[in-house]
Amino acid sequence: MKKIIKTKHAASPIGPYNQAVMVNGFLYTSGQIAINPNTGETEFDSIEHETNRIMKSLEAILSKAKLDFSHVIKASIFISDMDNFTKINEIYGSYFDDETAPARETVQVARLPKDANVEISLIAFQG
Ligand SMILES: CC(=[NH2+])C(=O)[O-]
Repeated sequence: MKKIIKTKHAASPIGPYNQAVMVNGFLYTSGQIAINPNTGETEFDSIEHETNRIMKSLEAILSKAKLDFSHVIKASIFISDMDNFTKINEIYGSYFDDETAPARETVQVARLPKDANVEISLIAFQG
């Protein structure tokens, strides 16, 4: 059965989608960009801050589903400039234990919603 996950501690969707959907113990998050959930404003001050803002939103979504980063099995990272790869890795990596970090792909794309520099989505498993 499909359950919609919503939290006010992560950015509201900016289109026709939900923050996350849970199905059969799997949580699928939408791609998160750096929007402050309290103000609705984008936070693109630095790539480090942007990545951290995203991870905080993802943490809030996981938490709403009674999960945490240890449950994440797959991540997708979309970036506007591969030159930011190292800086994004540093922030992203601080949320995971190296030994149990999820599978992942990182791709550079031509453009992201709101002209963000990074967007991250996750798949987590409850089991
Ligand atoms: C930001 C996002 N997830 C979207 O689909 O526009």
